[in-house]
Amino acid sequence: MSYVEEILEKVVAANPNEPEFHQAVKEVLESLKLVVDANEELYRKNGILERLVEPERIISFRVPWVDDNGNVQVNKGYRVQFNNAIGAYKGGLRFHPSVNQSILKFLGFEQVLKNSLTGLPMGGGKGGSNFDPKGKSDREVMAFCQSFMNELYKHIGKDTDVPAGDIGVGAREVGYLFGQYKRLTTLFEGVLTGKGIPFGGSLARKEATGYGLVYILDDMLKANNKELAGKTVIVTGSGNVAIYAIEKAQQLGAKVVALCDSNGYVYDENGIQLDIVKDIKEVKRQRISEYANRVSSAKYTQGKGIWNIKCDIYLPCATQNELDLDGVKALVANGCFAVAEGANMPTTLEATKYLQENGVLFMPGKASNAGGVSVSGLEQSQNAMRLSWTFEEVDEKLKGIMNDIFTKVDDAAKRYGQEGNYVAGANIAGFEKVANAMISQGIV
Ligand SMILES: NC(=O)C1=CN([C@@H]2O[C@H](COP(=O)(O)OP(=O)(O)OC[C@H]3O[C@@H](n4cnc5c(N)ncnc54)[C@H](O)[C@@H]3O)[C@@H](O)[C@H]2O)C=CC1
Ligand SMILES: O=C(O)CCC(=O)C(=O)O
Repeated sequence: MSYVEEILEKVVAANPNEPEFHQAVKEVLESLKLVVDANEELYRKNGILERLVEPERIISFRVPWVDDNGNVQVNKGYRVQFNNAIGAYKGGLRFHPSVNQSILKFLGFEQVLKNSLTGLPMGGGKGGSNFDPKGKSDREVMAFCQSFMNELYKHIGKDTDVPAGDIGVGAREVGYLFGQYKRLTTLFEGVLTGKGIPFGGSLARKEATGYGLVYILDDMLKANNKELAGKTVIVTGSGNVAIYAIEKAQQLGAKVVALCDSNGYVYDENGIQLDIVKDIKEVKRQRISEYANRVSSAKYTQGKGIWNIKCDIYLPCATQNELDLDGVKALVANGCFAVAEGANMPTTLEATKYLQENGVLFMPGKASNAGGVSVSGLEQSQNAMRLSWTFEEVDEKLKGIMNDIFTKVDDAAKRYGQEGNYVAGANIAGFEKVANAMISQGIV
């Protein structure tokens, strides 16, 4: 049995009931096979794969809070500190009812390799809670965030672990978390990223994941003699990543015709009006069905099936495993030629394989959504220097980082005879740096 097969078996046996974690590890390890085989003795001697798939630490805790009716509510809270070989743990917090250890381990594992690709000194971690901010008052969200931080503050710090946002955690939540951290520790430091601009947040962090996705999409298209301008695009989700992916795609001349939330999807043949989406989602926190009430050319459909709309480019920006085999079959049948993941692991393993086998250009999330954590890294730099760069400066650096990621991913795939396989390229390039750092630091 090969080293990779051996570890895959062990991961499944040692981590029962963690299907998302198994999936993420399988995707990575299978595409690392060529690299691992070529360096097997060194990696085995250093236990690299065994250590890569085991989080350094998982903190799990109770989060009690009081709702607006005076009732005590209790949620589960977690922080998975996965790997700090190349820098302090870094990665978002997710507040969503589906959150469990499997999901946070898959996200933390992906984050290690993603952060490596950015070229910035960041290790990987992830955290969150099964708390659902949807439908909660601002006071309830604040009470929850303060209680969450009452435990989390013991484990984080600007040089140890720096959380940020993810699903259900945006500027409002990061603000409440930061306020409580400061109150508990008396430290005003860059312990969280995605902060509000008046208290150490970076300009362009809000836009970074979506913009970065479109920058690397553009690189991938150009490298394959295609262009974004004039193309029809579907973006899934309607949260932070989706909104700013739509904004940049529209700026670069694409027509975005559909987006969704977990209840259903909206199709607007005239092109999505982003100012209306922003008002619905960022200001009023309503469902996306509201868009069809406000725009007469739009049609809302309850449930799944957004992939049945004809498009050239599909950008899944909602959540894990949202795009399955049925979805990609519909996309391919309708002539879609590129998919770039804004979300983390939105495409199932079978669906990814189908896209690649059918010649669809495919950029995996750990490369294509790395813009968010990259600007988080830049926020840390600005906080450390106690200064703020302009929007244009940060955006320019973001673009440079995404261009570099594309080059690294493309080169790594070519080095191992996998030209055009950006899944392999991203996994190899991300892994090599982390593995080398782990070897240099000894068995820790
Ligand atoms: N915010 C960030 O900077 C980054 C986020 N990501 C990933 O991007 C994805 C989206 O995150 P955000 O936009 O930040 O979250 P968000 O909370 O702002 O938005 C999430 C969106 O996805 C939709 N959604 C959730 N579950 C869904 C489902 N089952 N079907 C359809 N739609 C669904 C929600 O309705 C919402 O519109 C996640 O996978 C996250 O891990 C990745 C890198 C950075
Ligand atoms: O900005 C960050 O630190 C984390 C972003 C994130 O959670 C992700 O890349 O999935």
